[in-house]
Amino acid sequence: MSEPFILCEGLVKIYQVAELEMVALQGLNLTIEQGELVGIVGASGSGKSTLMNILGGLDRPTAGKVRVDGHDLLKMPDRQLNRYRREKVGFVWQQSTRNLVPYLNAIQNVMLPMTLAGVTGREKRRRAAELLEIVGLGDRMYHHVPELSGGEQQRVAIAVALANNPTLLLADEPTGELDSVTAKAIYRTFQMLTRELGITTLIVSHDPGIARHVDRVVAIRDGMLASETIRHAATPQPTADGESPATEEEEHSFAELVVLDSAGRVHIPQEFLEQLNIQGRAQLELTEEGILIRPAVHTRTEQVRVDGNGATDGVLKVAVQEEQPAANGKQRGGVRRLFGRLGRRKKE
Ligand SMILES: Nc1ncnc2c1ncn2[C@@H]1O[C@H](COP(=O)(O)OP(=O)(O)OP(=O)(O)O)[C@@H](O)[C@H]1O
Repeated sequence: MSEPFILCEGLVKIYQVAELEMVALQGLNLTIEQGELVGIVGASGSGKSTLMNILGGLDRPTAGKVRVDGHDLLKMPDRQLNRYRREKVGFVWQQSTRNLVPYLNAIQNVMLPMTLAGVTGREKRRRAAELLEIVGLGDRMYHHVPELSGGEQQRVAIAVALANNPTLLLADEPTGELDSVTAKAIYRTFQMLTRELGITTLIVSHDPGIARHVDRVVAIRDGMLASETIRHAATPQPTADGESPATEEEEHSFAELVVLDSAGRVHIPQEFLEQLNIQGRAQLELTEEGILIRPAVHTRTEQVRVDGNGATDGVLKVAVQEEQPAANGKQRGGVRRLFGRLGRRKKE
């Protein structure tokens, strides 16, 4: 089996801030195939930008494996990593000020990375014009950045990111400052690029509706891959009057799947653990429905006074099993006396 386009195995990133260590990624596993359009979601601070910076060659991981299109980004020497970033990766950021030079017009912005890469002459202008046509801005080439709308600026930014013909496009919140209609148009541009040019695209987003616009959404929680939502194109069901369904949403179904790593580990959402008061250990049960994870049963030893017929009076040690109370205060299952007599002290 050939290696996926992006392969992260046990990826760890630790930032050192003064005396403190900040673990941003703690053993992340991820595979992405060439030409996939993938959304990356997760709470603030979960590690999304850290992952993007590593995949884009802007930062190095602390440990683990990270390979993109056969390049080992952990072991690659600095000079090679700089080349990888310039030649293989295109970036689109949320703020247009980070993407574009405001006093240049659209086509000059797209030509700029080519100039830096040493492309000269007519070829540079031809390719820049072609890219602006591809993103639907053929009629805005000579507009300066402030003369373009937010959506148009992001489309110029996508053309800039494509200038040096990258194989990987990384977009960090590219629709964060856009209204929903404009955001949809930007997603359509990404879809077209992956379909027509075969570019692998990763989009970091806080948009809960991103699953409708990408092939797959991966959710990062606490620096680990937690779940994946896969979009299936459903066969459109005709309405009662024989019409096709009206909205995009009706044509897709979504499946959210928990991710298992190669050792069979899964990441259980913190809120589930808190709700069931599961800490440290849990009981695992194989049922007909699947695998059940329950709060662990605690065992403590209790001494029970036994009044017998004189000779058998004494103290019994009994092991008592009790489930932890749920976070809502309800006791599940109560107390069960489990084992028999563990020890008996004879009456003197
Ligand atoms: N350069 C850095 N130095 C120290 N800590 C950092 C650095 N960059 C990120 N972190 C920490 O690493 C963790 C992950 O940060 P990251 O920016 O990857 O999260 P994120 O999911 O992109 O968040 P957001 O959605 O808010 O952008 C955070 O706790 C953050 O404070």
